[in-house]
Amino acid sequence: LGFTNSLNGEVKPRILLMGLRRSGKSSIQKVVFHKMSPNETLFLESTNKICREDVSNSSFVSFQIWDFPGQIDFFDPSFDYEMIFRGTGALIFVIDSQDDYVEALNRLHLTVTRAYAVNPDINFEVFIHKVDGLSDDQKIDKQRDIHKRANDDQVDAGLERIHLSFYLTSIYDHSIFEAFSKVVQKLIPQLPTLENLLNIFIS
Ligand SMILES: Nc1nc2c(ncn2[C@@H]2O[C@H](COP(=O)(O)OP(=O)(O)OP(=O)(O)O)[C@@H](O)[C@H]2O)c(=O)[nH]1
Repeated sequence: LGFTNSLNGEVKPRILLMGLRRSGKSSIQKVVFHKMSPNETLFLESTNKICREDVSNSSFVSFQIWDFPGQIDFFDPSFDYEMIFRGTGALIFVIDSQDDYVEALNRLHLTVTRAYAVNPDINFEVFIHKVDGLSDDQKIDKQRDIHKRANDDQVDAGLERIHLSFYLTSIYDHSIFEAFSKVVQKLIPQLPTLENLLNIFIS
């Protein structure tokens, strides 16, 4: 159910970062978890293999991030995507909003369809990324357009029951932290309990 047991018996939700080449996956990981400054990401090399990383900020916020190389080939027999999706809690798909996103949307659709068939419990999170430089109106238009096209693709395939969540993100402001934090919060099993306790505490 998105949780993997590591050797010491700890349970860590797994988050996948996927999207086309140069969409910004490694930058997101570096800025959010390694305090890299946004300008430094200009010099990041392209990722050629899956990079796994454990994140543990506190005893109960801990998870694993897998950064994928731009294009993964679902038909490559050496790539066991079933095993990967089976142990995944959230799949973040990054779309470069400053680029033509037709191909990204095709890729999103293929990825979601494959992943859902293996594990319908995955949270599908779409980051409409690099929205710095867009006006508020342009952001809204972009989100509306991407949302509509993505949903049309799902409906055409008879898969409208798959829920996708959308976020407007940029590494140049707090939006990427906010979006990531929402993704992580959905995966923390203790959160409802913690909320209940806090509610009791303040009432
Ligand atoms: N303007 C802008 N540029 C960004 C943002 N995020 C990433 N970039 C730039 O996008 C380029 C590609 O970023 P990467 O993080 O290497 O992209 P990637 O998806 O990991 O690429 P691959 O490893 O090739 O799959 C870099 O030059 C980043 O500086 C953003 O929010 N805004």
